[in-house]
Amino acid sequence: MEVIPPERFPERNARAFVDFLTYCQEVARKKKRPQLASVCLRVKHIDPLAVLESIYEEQQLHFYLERPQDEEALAGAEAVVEGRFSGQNRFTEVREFAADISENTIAVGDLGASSTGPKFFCAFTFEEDVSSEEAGFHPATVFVPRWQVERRGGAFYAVANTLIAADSDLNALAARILGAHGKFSGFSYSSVNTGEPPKVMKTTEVRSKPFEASVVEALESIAGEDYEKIVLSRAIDATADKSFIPLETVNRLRERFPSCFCFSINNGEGQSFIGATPERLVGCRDEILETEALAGSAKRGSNAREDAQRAAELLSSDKDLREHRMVIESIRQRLSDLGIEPDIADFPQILKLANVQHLRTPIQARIPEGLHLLDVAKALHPTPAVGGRPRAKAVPQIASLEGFSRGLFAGLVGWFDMAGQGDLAVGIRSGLFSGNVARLYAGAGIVRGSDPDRERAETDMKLRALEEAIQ
Ligand SMILES: C=C(O[C@H]1C=CC=C(C(=O)O)[C@@H]1O)C(=O)O
Repeated sequence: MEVIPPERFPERNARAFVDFLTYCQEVARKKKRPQLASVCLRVKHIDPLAVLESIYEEQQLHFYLERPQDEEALAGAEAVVEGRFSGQNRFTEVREFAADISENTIAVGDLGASSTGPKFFCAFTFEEDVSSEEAGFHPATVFVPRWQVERRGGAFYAVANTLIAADSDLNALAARILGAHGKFSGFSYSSVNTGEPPKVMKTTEVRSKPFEASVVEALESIAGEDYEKIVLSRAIDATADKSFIPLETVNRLRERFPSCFCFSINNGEGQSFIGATPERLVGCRDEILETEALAGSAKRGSNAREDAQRAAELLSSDKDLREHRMVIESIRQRLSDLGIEPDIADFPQILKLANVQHLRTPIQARIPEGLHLLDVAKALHPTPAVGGRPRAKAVPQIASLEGFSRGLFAGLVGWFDMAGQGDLAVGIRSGLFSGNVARLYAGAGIVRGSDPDRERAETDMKLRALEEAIQ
């Protein structure tokens, strides 16, 4: 990406934008291909989720991700460039697609702070090959939005992206960029009342056999040493009396789960995948890579003593610690295969969410030169926190034990910028919304010593948070 220094375009008026676009057009002519022109301007306080809600159109791709406790949020919609990929090379193909766009991007504006400017939004389904009819999404989706708003701590930005070809009408495009920035710098949120919230009329479990029977079958395979761990999930279809409003559900989730990555991605055909996940597969900032092992769960207590007691039991539960260590070992091995020796905390911590507490071990490393966030994602996905161990033995058994396609559940949702910084969250505690049907998912890790009833109770507890947020 070429960044134009602000002193070359000190003004923010139509004339300056036309000059910038004229430069982009000259480059487009020279290189004989369109250039992505990106204008990033600092704006006043803005809430990316509320902006998205205000201008939401179900026939447009959109993306939103926020971890409220970090005071970082971003949203964008309408693809300027987009790619869809499938198969085992999907991560590499997304990386190559993005590298090609980055080489043909010219950005201007308030780009001083780390990670401001145009971004790629992306989502990867759990399975590398799944039909988009079944999953709602392709195995890999990546796009750069036409507009993007962003919060980074106390600063807020609006980014307008447009493609400039040799014959583009620059005056019209400059007016459009100016208009978009004018709109975001004094944004007026829609005040349309969405009326009574939808009411869930029925819920149906989506599976071919009872969850407990699948757990028993998995325990037999574990006893027979076919594999050590497998994560099995449930899906339930909640049908309402009218269409769900997924972005309102996301808002409820972000209020309740401020330490989670809250997200929404719309496929441009009226289906949205949303959720609030505590798990980050990989984040990259300033050459530091962050990942984590998250596995092992317990209920929250109803008072401080009971809560602490449950945390203490979780920290000394042989079954949960084994389940957790398998995730650490797998991540360590896969990072080491990439030439990365990570710093892994000696002991798991307790991560407390509103409805559940988990064992969590933070993992950090310096990212070697030339290695992209997507290379790390390709190596790590799926970790045994959502797949199994050994991966090659356990993961192929998941589909038949669960009886449905996971789609984006336990897949990845996130963003990366043109310098390779970004975040990919694991799409758990989530649901796929299509009109008045919401398919909600929750899973649990099965190892030797797992009890089918307790695993069901764990998935019930995880599902309840979503069921409460949808209506
Ligand atoms: C697969 C899920 O959770 C994973 C992440 C944290 C704890 C887990 C567990 O204790 O089983 C799971 O491995 C889910 O919530 O759907």
